[in-house]
Amino acid sequence: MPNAGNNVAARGDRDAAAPPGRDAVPALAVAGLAKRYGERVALRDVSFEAGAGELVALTGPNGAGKTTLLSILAGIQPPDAGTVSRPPGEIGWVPQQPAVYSKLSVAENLRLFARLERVRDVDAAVRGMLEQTGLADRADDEVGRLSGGNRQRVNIAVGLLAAPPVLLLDEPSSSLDPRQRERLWEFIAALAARGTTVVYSTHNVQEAERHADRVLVLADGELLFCGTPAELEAAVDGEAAARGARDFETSFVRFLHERGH
Ligand SMILES: Nc1ncnc2c1ncn2[C@@H]1O[C@H](COP(=O)(O)OP(=O)(O)OP(=O)(O)O)[C@@H](O)[C@H]1O
Repeated sequence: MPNAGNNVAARGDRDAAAPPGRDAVPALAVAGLAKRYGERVALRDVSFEAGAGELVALTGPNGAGKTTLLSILAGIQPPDAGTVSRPPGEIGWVPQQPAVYSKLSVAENLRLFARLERVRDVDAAVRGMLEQTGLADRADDEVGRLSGGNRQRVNIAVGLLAAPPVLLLDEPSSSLDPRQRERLWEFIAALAARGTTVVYSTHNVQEAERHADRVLVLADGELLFCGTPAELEAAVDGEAAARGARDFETSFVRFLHERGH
């Protein structure tokens, strides 16, 4: 399959710096989450766990329930049933539509959000975030004038201001070009390597495979798969190989189809 070499290298690196505490108390435990919008079932009985420093990709077709799941974890809306092991205050949230102010500078945005989040030492938090996101030399630039990649860093910095142990990102790479994307993944991988549990959504199953310790596949609100990228490859390729399919994405669509989605 394409990028197989890269996949192995990317995962090999991450495995070398094995996420701490993966087998201890999970950093995030989700049990039996369910959500309906009127007659429409958006999530049914979704359960999974993630360890400290684990990078978790949530993938699946349009309308699968990815944003619904992340927004429940972020405390933006309540589930109809089920539990999340942490309160929203301990979970950072980077929405797909950024909430930052394009007319304010990077530092002004960070200061504003740090105050809104009631961060204790605002100046220290802003300084730390500028450094961590590599935006120190852009501190005084208006956010509206930044490249897409740097704007995305500001969004992520806002999500990280309160130093949450878990960070959620909704489609973080969707508006970025390939180079910005690679830099974003380097940044996110470094974040996870330092112990933050990162859960992100993506339409792109190959991106999920390449940049994750664990992949969750959601379709029509149902969690169809939860495992390592290698296990997903085996599950998808194993079935596809029997039919002679070569392309992973096509095979993945068949994988969903054969499960009724
Ligand atoms: N506020 C809402 N009111 C009614 N239905 C909703 C609402 N939000 C989402 N839905 C429906 O719930 C289902 C799950 O939507 P959700 O946005 O969570 O999926 P998604 O996987 O994030 O989709 P996409 O990849 O297209 O963003 C869809 O059928 C969607 O139409």
